[in-house]
Amino acid sequence: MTQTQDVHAIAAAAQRAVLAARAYQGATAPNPPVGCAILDSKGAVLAVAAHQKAGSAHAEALAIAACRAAGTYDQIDTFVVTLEPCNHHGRTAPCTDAILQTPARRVFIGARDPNPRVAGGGTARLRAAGLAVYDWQALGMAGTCTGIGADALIAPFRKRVLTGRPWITVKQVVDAGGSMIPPAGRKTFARQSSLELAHAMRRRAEVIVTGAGTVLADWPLFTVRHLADFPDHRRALVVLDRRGRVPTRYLTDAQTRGFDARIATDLAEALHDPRATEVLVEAGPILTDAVLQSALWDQHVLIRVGADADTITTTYREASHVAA
Ligand SMILES: NC(=O)C1=CN([C@@H]2O[C@H](COP(=O)(O)OP(=O)(O)OC[C@H]3O[C@@H](n4cnc5c(N)ncnc54)[C@H](OP(=O)(O)O)[C@@H]3O)[C@@H](O)[C@H]2O)C=CC1
Ligand SMILES: Nc1c(N[C@@H]2O[C@H](COP(=O)(O)O)[C@@H](O)[C@H]2O)[nH]c(=O)[nH]c1=O
Repeated sequence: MTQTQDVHAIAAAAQRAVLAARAYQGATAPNPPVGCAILDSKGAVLAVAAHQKAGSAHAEALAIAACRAAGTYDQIDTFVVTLEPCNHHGRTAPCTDAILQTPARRVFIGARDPNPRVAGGGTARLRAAGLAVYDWQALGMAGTCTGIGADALIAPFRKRVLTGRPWITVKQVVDAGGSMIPPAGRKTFARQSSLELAHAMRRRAEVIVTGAGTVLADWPLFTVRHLADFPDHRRALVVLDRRGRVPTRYLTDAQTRGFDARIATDLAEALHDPRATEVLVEAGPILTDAVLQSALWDQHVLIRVGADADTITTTYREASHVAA
């Protein structure tokens, strides 16, 4: 294999690892989503796996198990992991130990683990044992081939670990004229692909924050309907309603849909749920503008519904939160 072929094989594996992890964004909280691909010495993919739920097997362990099951364990050469492998005994054994038991020669890592219990320790342990450990960013591969980089994948986890606060995403759908108000008699106007994106954002969030105006206009369900939902996922719904206009029945209805629903009057308190990793603001123009004008948000996803296609623009309030 030439060096170019090798880099392409790693890049393709990195993309598959990121995509595998993305499928479980939100489901793994309070753990980060993590994906892992294992290659043989010719660059062929032997296994791809993702961490699915806190307390269950990590991505590396699942991928190694898949190689064992397929009879390819002895061919393991390269690990491509979205996050630095853990080096501590948490609810599962250290992934560094599992990797070191395999015949692997090298490990490619998408993002350093911000968890103070790991933070460089996993890489150091692998290197001390003689493995070559590389950073995707250093190879210039992060943005080029993964669509969403490994750093963006763990941005919510990083923020919660480093600040104790959740990652706050504001979703805003506008029509061609910039209005957020749907046509009379309708709650949404985005096309199917954008609704799937919007519902993927709902699925990830442990807390949805909305305003009294939206509740009174739409009586929104806030359920995940355009794609499969995660089981056993914490779901809270917080309505900002200073004037007490929202009927109690809205909260009891939401509770029957599985939400821990409540009214809040303070915006910062509603957004900074210490138990959450990801919070989604899904509100009308008044509250959306108020949040975007504050310093409380991290990511703004603007879905502009055009005549032929929807345009999606993602902005980060602080670019340093997510490396390119
Ligand atoms: N296109 C889209 O993405 C979306 C569109 N919508 C649409 O938006 C419309 C409703 O819009 P709107 O009335 O603006 O609804 P909002 O959901 O923005 O609710 C606004 C209300 O939130 C309350 N509120 C509480 N705290 C605050 C605060 N700190 N800052 C600002 N507001 C606060 C205010 O009521 P009070 O003073 O009583 O506290 C305010 O009137 C509906 O037609 C709905 O379909 C809704 C969601 C998404
Ligand atoms: N208009 C608009 C959205 N608006 C949001 O969707 C809510 C309705 O949700 P539900 O009751 O679960 O169907 C509505 O009250 C508002 O919060 N969402 C979108 O994905 N696309 C759209 O075009």
